[in-house]
Amino acid sequence: MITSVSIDKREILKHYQKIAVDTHKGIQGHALIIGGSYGKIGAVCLSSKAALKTGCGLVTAFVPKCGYEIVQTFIPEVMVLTDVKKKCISNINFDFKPNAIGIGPGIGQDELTQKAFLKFLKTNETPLVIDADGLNILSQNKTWFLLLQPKTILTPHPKELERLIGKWNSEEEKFEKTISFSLQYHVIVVMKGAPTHIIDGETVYKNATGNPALATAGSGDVLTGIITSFLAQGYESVQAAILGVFLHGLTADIAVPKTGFQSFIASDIIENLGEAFLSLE
Ligand SMILES: NC(=O)C1=CN([C@@H]2O[C@H](COP(=O)(O)OP(=O)(O)OC[C@H]3O[C@@H](n4cnc5c(N)ncnc54)[C@H](OP(=O)(O)O)[C@@H]3O)[C@@H](O)[C@H]2O)[C@@H](O)CC1
Ligand SMILES: Nc1ncnc2c1ncn2[C@@H]1O[C@H](COP(=O)(O)OP(=O)(O)O)[C@@H](O)[C@H]1O
Ligand SMILES: [Mg+2]
Repeated sequence: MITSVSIDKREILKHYQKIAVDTHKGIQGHALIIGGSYGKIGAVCLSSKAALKTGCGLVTAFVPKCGYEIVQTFIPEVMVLTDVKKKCISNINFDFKPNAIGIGPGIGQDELTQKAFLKFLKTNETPLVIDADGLNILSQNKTWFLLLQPKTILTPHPKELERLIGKWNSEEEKFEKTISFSLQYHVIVVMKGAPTHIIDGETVYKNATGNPALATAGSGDVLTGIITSFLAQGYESVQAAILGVFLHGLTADIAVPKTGFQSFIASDIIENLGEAFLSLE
């Protein structure tokens, strides 16, 4: 039986964790963001910065070599690891244990990257968010769905969702297909849109925040960083997704009276996270 839940402030406050006075960066979670390719390193910059700006203690970005100076310069607080290849990721290799991983923003679909992604999925046991080209690679290799750990979070926009589950003929059918997909592979699907819905098996959460200002490049990349950050901080997968989607939308609601719809860009989501958090206190 399908359960529908509205995500509003009251629902958020049921699970929202305040920061402990004696916390330190070592226990605030270490997020790893894997992505980027030549011309799309910005996606990782945005994800990584968003992860730090949502309370994660440490953030490492894994990018192709061409991304090294870009990420270091854009956000010096983020640590950077690089692939052996210059323009795309070919072998995902890191020597620490992150608390959560976000993979896909700007990663591209090069054959080498697809192979690296498969190798990663075969061994990964860390809580995971998959977005953007990570989803597109999965859609091209549907047998890999079976490699996903339970509670993996997928964050498709409508086109990425269609590539994952196939076309639908009505809104009702879109939900039926997404729920079946979530049940079959035990994954959480963040169906991005206006509004965004989060599907966790037969439970459908409908978000109440956000507006068309979010229809701007990199807005989803920021969301990936935020959700990965909450996963790294120890939130249950579905709670990380819900809190992430709610705060992401709230930043746009807070900012629009100052920016208007048109001048709002993905970096403004990150800029307004502080006010969004304060509104929960
Ligand atoms: N600065 C950077 O480095 C940035 C890097 N980025 C990276 O680029 C990579 C490609 O990602 P992408 O999403 O741009 O391409 P893609 O998957 O082909 O989807 C585009 C098509 O999908 C559709 N569509 C989308 N939204 C929809 C909606 N709400 N409602 C309905 N339809 C919707 C729409 O299709 P149409 O309607 O035109 O048929 C549109 O043409 C990815 O790795 C990403 O991380 C970007 O994040 C940008 C900033
Ligand atoms: N009209 C809208 N109203 C509310 N939210 C929107 C609207 N358009 C886009 N969004 C949100 O913006 C984000 C766009 O994500 P995505 O398409 O992946 O962007 P990108 O790949 O450029 O980072 C999603 O969270 C989506 O819900
Ligand atoms: Mg996207």
